[in-house]
Amino acid sequence: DLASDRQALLSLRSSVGGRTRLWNVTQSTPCSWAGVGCDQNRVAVLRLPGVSLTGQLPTGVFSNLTKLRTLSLRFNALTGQLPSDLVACTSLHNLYLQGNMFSGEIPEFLFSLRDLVRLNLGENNFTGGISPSFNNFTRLKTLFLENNRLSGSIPDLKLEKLEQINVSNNSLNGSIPERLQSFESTSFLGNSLCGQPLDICADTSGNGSVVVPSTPTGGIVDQGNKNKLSGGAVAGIVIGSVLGFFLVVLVFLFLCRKKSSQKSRSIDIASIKQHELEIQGEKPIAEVGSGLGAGNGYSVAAAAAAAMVGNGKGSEVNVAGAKKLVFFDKASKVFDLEDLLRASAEVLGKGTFGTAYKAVLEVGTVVAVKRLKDVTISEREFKEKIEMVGAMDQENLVPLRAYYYSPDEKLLVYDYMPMGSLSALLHGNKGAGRTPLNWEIRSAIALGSARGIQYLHSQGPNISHGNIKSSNVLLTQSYDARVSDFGLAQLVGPSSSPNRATGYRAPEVTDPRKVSQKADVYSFGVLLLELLTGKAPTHALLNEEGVDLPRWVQSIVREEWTSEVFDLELLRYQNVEEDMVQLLQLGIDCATQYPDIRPTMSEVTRRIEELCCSSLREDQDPQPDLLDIADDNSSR
Ligand SMILES: Nc1ncnc2c1ncn2[C@@H]1O[C@H](COP(=O)(O)OP(=O)(O)OP(=O)(O)O)[C@@H](O)[C@H]1O
Repeated sequence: DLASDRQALLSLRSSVGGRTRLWNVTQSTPCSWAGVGCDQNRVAVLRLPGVSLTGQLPTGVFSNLTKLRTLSLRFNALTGQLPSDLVACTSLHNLYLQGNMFSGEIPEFLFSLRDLVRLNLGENNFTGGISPSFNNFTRLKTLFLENNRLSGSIPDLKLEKLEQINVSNNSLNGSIPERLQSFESTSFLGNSLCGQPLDICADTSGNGSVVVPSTPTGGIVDQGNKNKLSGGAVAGIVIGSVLGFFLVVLVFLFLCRKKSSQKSRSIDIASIKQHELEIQGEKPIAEVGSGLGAGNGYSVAAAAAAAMVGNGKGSEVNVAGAKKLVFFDKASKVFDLEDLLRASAEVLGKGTFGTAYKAVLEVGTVVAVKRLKDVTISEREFKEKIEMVGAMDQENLVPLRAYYYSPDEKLLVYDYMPMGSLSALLHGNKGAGRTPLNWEIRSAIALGSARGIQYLHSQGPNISHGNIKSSNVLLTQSYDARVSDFGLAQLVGPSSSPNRATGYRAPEVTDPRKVSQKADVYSFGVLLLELLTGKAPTHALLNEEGVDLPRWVQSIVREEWTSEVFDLELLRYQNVEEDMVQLLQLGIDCATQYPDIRPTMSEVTRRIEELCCSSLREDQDPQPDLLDIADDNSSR
């Protein structure tokens, strides 16, 4: 019953410690303790992420918490093996233990928790193999085992509901089971694995290495049988396979040529121009967010060709023939201009500097392409400046992979960020089905973007971003923040002054092209306030009151109603209110009127790092479990 649940929580606290403010036990019912959630008068949820729990989880605690559905102890410093009485938690749906120092093999008793839907054991020190018993988890949707020391091969997992898997950065070997081949390569990197979606499996035991194309049944050539084949048979097979392979390639190339020449002939330039005109009147793309669906598809070639034809010069063939895509990093040169021009594309939105497209290349690579407008500087100057942008290399910046320059067309190729912009995430899709943005995600985004800007500033005292705003903070699949659009203001001429950043622009910036690092700090401060309040700096309510976001926040804080300013979605995390208030104060400090008293970006980063959470440690990428909450909600 609840009394024994309470007792169990208290003994958990006394054995693994944690912050002293963990639970004010004068409240007799544990249901109101931070991180504890009840259902039908039993503890059903226990979430203690990043509260410095240390030592081994004791046995005898979980045998009492029999109604637990969600257990999240991620990003603590827990060690040793998992307690065996966890088996008593037969209702467990979500188990998040990532970012600790658990060790030993993944215990066999875990596999009796057959209701598990989300399991995250990533970033620990687990050893041993991945047991075939994972197949017991028939309801499993998420399986994260990355950054451990797991070895051996991946068993043939028949988890029909599986939506996410990550076993990257372990010591696994062998081929990737067929059923898992549809997942992205990032799920498997950092091991000695082969087969789709990674490189095909190679057999290196013969004379020299022979590459064996992966067959529909998958897997590596059976070592045992192969040794019994005679030299002649092996030679025959090799020659046969090589000839066959070339034949297939020839037929494929022939078909591709035919198809692409048909495709480029069928471009309907008029409809593209029409489409471009239509999107000109569109609302800020930030609000559209990921809602850009199918149906907008047309090719980048078409767009480029439209520009060329419109100018009465050249043709698509000319574009491809005369110039090349210039890559900054040779290793990332996995496609060329022709591939890009053939890609199917959809409009992501129009910004200050041009239109952004999502382009899906025929090989499946997805990139974001920006067509710059109003570039008035010379080619030499453009190249000099763009080389500087391309050389910026930091994990919190959206990497610029390549560019294309011709008198009529300037294209920039970036990594595509699948989760869209922070702006879309905060302000788009407010209805049902929206994923709540919890504190962990928001604070990680704050830190990530601060680090990106700090890196830019570290490149020189005169280097600044100039256009910090939530639509220029993009998110990776795992909601890591990446700052985009840096260095572009210098590329375009005076004709297109980025005037759209209303609400983010520091008061001293009267000419929008005259930016400074302190002005970036101001914009970043506004972004922090936006992140915490959930209000866009251009919010109608604020405009009605005739104030900007920093002044609105300040007025509320002065009245000591601080908790009123926070986004409602954040208020369910009451145990972190202190941290939230501190981040709010940092936002206010950054967005102060006088540039001289604003902190520097490195100070800002340091303050966010100090502020909270072991989950934000320098050496650990946060892995927010968004689904943690989504799943709870859906099961109520
Ligand atoms: N690399 C990318 N990956 C995914 N989406 C992107 C990428 N770059 C841009 N976008 C999307 O395209 C939209 C338009 O981007 P763009 O940068 O052209 O304009 P903006 O950010 O709205 O304004 P500004 O040009 O002033 O920065 C953005 O809202 C963003 O969501």
